[in-house]
Amino acid sequence: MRLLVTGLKGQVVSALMERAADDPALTVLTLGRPELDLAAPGDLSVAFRRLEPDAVVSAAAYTAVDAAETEQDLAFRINRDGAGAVAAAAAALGVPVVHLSTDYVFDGTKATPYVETDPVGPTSVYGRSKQMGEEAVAAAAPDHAILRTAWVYAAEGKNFLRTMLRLAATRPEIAVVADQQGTPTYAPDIADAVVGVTRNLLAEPKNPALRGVFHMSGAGETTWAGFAEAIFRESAARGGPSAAVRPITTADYPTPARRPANSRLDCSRLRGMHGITMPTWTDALARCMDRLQQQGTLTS
Ligand SMILES: NC(=O)C1=CN([C@@H]2O[C@H](COP(=O)(O)OP(=O)(O)OC[C@H]3O[C@@H](n4cnc5c(N)ncnc54)[C@H](OP(=O)(O)O)[C@@H]3O)[C@@H](O)[C@H]2O)C=CC1
Ligand SMILES: Cc1cn([C@H]2C[C@H](O)[C@@H](COP(=O)(O)OP(=O)(O)O[C@H]3O[C@@H](C)C(=O)[C@@H](O)[C@H]3O)O2)c(=O)[nH]c1=O
Ligand SMILES: [Mg+2]
Repeated sequence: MRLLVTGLKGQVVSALMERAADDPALTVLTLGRPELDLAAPGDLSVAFRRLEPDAVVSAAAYTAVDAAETEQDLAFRINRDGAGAVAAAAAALGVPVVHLSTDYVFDGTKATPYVETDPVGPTSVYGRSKQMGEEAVAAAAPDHAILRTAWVYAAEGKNFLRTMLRLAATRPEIAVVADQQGTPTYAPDIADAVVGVTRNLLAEPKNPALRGVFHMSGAGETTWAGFAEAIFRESAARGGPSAAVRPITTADYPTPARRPANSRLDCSRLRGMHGITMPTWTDALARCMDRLQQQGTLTS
């Protein structure tokens, strides 16, 4: 299977490239800046056709949640218009598109995990731009799966886990919000799920049950403070940096963007339709920390 993936260095595109290196049946072709700039995409079908993909994975996005509040125009161009252009090019080639979206499309006021049919109501520019991206993808390409994931991290890249380990190197205590609930998702697990979903789409080109929106986050749930505590527990167990976590409220940690208090995603539809069960976030965290230790990059 030949997958055309947007982006070059992102967490998900990197995990897909690594997955392809281990899997002779999978080839990942990446397309990113400067050849593909989602801020000014134009018609992408010529560039896409040259790579002869079986499917397109739309993994590139503007992901700087706070910066988006002041770079609204850029966030919308990339996450709405860019995503729509990628989906339109996939449709022009007659191949399915698997598009990544986010828990931040919800307002977080629901008391239980979100299902796909719950109304969206983003509270941030990033969330709104991603919600409009979902709409643009669905309008441009009937043959699509939109996978909403959450709290993505990996051993490399810009993410909360790496931020915590960096801060712990110089601080004995870190204040972290304890009133935002959700589930961390490990990029290599996203790569596995994306490959599984894409194979299913190609195997059953006409099956509507495999298409539409799916929630795809790690199993279980925690808070950002709970995630930080687990990171430091796993790090300390491997001789890495750790710090005490002081639980605080969202009001104690003012940020430009408002984040949902409840980011939990119910992933039953992905399991029921695609037969894919995401690993628990605690298991995934242990695998990520093992990797950091093996790389020798977990130094205190
Ligand atoms: N990170 C997270 O916590 C979450 C992410 N998601 C979604 O999952 C998807 C993957 O996220 P993730 O891998 O973490 O993203 P990253 O933030 O790690 O990487 C962003 C990727 O987008 C690319 N990109 C950004 N701007 C442009 C542009 N103008 N033109 C072309 N490419 C561009 C980057 O390019 P380059 O390689 O050149 O740097 C990079 O490859 C995104 O759709 C995101 O919205 C959903 C929930 C949580
Ligand atoms: C660094 C830090 C953050 N926080 C809080 C701020 C915020 O509420 C929460 C997470 O902060 P971050 O800025 O790392 O995460 P954030 O940028 O909000 O992460 C989001 O990224 C986008 C792309 C998504 O799609 C979401 O699913 C989600 O992963 O932790 C603290 O309380 N203390 C700290 O020291
Ligand atoms: Mg291969």
